[in-house]
Amino acid sequence: MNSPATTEYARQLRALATKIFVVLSLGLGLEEGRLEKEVGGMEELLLQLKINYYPKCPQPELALGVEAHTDVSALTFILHNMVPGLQLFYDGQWVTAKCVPDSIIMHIGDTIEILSNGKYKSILHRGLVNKEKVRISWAVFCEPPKEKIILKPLPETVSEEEPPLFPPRTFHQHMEHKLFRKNNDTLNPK
Ligand SMILES: O=C(O)CCC(=O)C(=O)O
Ligand SMILES: [Fe+2]
Repeated sequence: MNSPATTEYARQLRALATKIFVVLSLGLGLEEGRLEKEVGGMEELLLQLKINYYPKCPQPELALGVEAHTDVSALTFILHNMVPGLQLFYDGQWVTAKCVPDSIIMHIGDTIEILSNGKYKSILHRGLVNKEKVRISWAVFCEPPKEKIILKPLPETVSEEEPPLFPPRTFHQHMEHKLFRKNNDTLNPK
């Protein structure tokens, strides 16, 4: 879909993602353009929209909405219809995200977790159905090019005390690895 509204939304999200990459780079003690460069540059960043529709359900505890997962993306932006349902696994328990008017939710995805050697966490989350109301969420996944870059911890995030936590992989390999729940050996064939 390429209506003027979606094109404008994509433009605004790209601008926001650019700023977030700056902040996250500085947070790692890197130059401000570094993470943007390491995810392959803004021109190559693919924005994928997924619409989640959660029908209302009298017994939410018996239903599966979106099962617990982490996003493979670099960043994910989420808008929703102000019905609670997004939960994050934080401090050993599921916490329901507050619905804050005029705000956008942003997740850090696996891509940034790998590049930062786990200093930024790709949070485990899930989507629950609601007892009384239909819930809709619009998730935009900002993804690096599938084959063009190798995802691995940046040298500056690695030290003797903090060895690399993730073997190198392309984004495509990372998606396959998650999809088929392969072990790390398949990412690093000897
Ligand atoms: O519905 C939500 O708020 C989250 C959905 C989600 O995590 C996803 O689509 O990856
Ligand atoms: Fe997600």
